[in-house]
Amino acid sequence: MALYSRVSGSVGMITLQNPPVNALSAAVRQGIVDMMHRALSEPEVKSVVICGQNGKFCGGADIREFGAKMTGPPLVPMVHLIEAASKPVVAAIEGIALGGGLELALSCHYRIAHSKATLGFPEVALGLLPGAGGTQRLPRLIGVPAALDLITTGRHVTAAEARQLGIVDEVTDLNAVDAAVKFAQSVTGKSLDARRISTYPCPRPPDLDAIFERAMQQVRRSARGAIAPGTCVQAVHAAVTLPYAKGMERERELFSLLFTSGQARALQYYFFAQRAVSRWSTANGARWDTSKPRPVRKAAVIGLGTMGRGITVSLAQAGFSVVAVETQEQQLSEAKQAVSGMLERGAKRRGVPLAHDKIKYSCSVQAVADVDLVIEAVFEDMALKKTVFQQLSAICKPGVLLCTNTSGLDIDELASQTQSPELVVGMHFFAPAHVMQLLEVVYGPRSSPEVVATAMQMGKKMGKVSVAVGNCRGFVGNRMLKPYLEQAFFLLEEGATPEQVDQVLEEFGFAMGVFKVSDLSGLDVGWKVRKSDGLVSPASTGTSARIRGGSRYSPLGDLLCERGRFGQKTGRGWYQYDKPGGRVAKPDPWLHGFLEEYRAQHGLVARHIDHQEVLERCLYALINEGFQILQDGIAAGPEDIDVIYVLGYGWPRHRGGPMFYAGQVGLDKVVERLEHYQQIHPDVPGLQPCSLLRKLAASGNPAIHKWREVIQKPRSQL
Ligand SMILES: CCCCCCC/C=C/C(=O)SCCNC(=O)CCNC(=O)[C@H](O)C(C)(C)COP(=O)(O)OP(=O)(O)OC[C@H]1O[C@@H](n2cnc3c(N)ncnc32)[C@H](O)[C@@H]1OP(=O)(O)O
Repeated sequence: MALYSRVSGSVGMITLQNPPVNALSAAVRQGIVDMMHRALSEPEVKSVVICGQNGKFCGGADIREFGAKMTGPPLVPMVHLIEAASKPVVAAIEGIALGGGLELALSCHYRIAHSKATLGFPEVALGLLPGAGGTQRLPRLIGVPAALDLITTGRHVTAAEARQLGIVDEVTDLNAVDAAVKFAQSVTGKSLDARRISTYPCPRPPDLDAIFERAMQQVRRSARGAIAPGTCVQAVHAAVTLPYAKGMERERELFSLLFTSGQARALQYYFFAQRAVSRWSTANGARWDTSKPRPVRKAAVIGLGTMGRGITVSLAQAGFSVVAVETQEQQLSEAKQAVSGMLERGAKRRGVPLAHDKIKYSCSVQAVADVDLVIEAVFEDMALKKTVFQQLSAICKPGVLLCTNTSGLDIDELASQTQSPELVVGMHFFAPAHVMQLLEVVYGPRSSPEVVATAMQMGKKMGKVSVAVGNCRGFVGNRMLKPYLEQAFFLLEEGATPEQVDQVLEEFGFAMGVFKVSDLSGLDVGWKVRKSDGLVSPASTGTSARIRGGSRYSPLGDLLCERGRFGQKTGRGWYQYDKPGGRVAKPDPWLHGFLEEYRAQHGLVARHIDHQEVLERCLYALINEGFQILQDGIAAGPEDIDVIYVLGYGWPRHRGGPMFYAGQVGLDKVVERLEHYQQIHPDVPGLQPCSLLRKLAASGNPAIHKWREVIQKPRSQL
């Protein structure tokens, strides 16, 4: 709702009240309309100030209302009512003015912002455009190029930048509401003719066509199939080419197109999913709201390879004191240099103070004796990690949290090397660790709730989105990757090329196809794991070459590694590169010949494989594993899996995540297609729909937020 008060006798004050961000719910919109009428009708009131309760102007339309039937006054007539007012209306912007909140501010005649406020049109990230006149007013106010930038990227600007761009009239370090009241008094009685943005002509730069052409190219390059950015460009184009009223009609048409698209629903689902994962629970009943994190001031990182360096940077940038340990002198000095460079680049890019002094380097594990938490990031080898955990358990002070950055090894096995297994937890960072936003916090059967809470909180402090997952081979992300990769290999055996598979996945919206990712991360990584699992066999022909444990197995990756083709680092992998370390993947005729030879050797006849089969086999196998993970209680809900896939594995955000996507396709359809492929490939167990997926499909494809009711509730064992 909105509160009305009178300040200094002549200023009508409308205060938005809808915690936590004063979103424009039906009640708030109704309140604004009613209070505007009141302010305009009271003769003593000469001017109006609109502000938000609790230091937040407004976070925009209430996203929770998007899925429901529209009630209350619509936003567009509301902003027109404000702009048309005969008394000056001043927006007092504290905290945030985002989306519909900024549109509300743009309908006011003046805008006063606090210096710490941020402003922006983030609708594009929700699959929408600023549909309450934002696409028509902003270019009129700040010009086409700047408006295109803000609307198509959704980036937030500081009050200072907003002032520079001309979005706000004044910035204050003092109380913005008081400043707005004073300002409102000072403009009482002044003509408002020049203050109504909708009446401004839209500036028309001479190179208009080139500007829009460039903007379209830019969004096509980065959108990966998302339709909102391009639609935003079209809406701004309407502002320059049409009179205001017609531009508003065009804005409404384009908004409706986006609003009813599956992409907007997926992005809005994802918005809440990313917030929902912080309300974690574990399979044995520990929960975010009953588990208290322990204080951590000083942390240590053991092992300063690529991951350890990134983790060190993340910790230092988050303000933790860090002891960075690498036992090899040479490696230590290289790491020191690399970390310094990363910190300097980070400080330059983000304008934050340098964090060099937060880090102490050492080549002795003894240096971690007084820290509160250790993150082990040594080579991915169980024997080595066990030794490190034994050492840490002996050296560290009592009560220290011991965390491992393993990407898939058994947390419980590591915990059993220590005197306090309840203090052990996985913190699985993604490379590059100082950049990637995702952190899988992996609890073992013995990890204490406080330890999970501490790791989750540490992740948050490092600016990560932390997702709590259970302990199993590969956890959530890498476990689901296995059947996906497996299908991609099988498709090559059956006649596809890496380029074909990658193209289908990239058209779907993945940042990179599976084979390009494999070349980037190094084929040898998986090879080492398969070798230690006893899967890599010397037999190169005969049926046994393609069977392991009674199931189909493709040795293609192993064969490439045997030939030294490790991907980008060696200049050859599934693709060829101009040099070792090269980044531009080119189809490799050698690889095509190799695949032909391989098929001939194994009696496989290449067939035409269409787009649909590539997509369904790769994605549905991955999705099926996701349902198995839910069934096993490794992830608490589908949101956890979706956030992991979007943030860690390049799944297109506008498709919500694999579990959301499955729901959109229809769970019955996913089951039907998996069964179809299983009949053709009975030796691939991953194509057998798991029982939870079948159960949900049979119960009529319920909405994703209802899945948890079907998934068995964990019983508290605490
Ligand atoms: C013809 C029809 C015309 C209709 C035109 C409509 C045009 C307008 C469209 C819009 O305005 S769309 C919304 C635009 N606004 C946003 O996208 C802002 C989204 N929110 C954020 O970016 C952040 O939440 C924040 C505001 C920067 C605050 O961040 P912070 O990290 O401090 O807190 P969070 O954990 O993110 O959020 C706290 C809490 O608030 C909920 N929430 C935030 N924004 C909204 C919102 N706009 N509507 C509803 N709820 C919102 C958020 O979900 C959190 O709650 P929980 O999920 O944790 O319960």
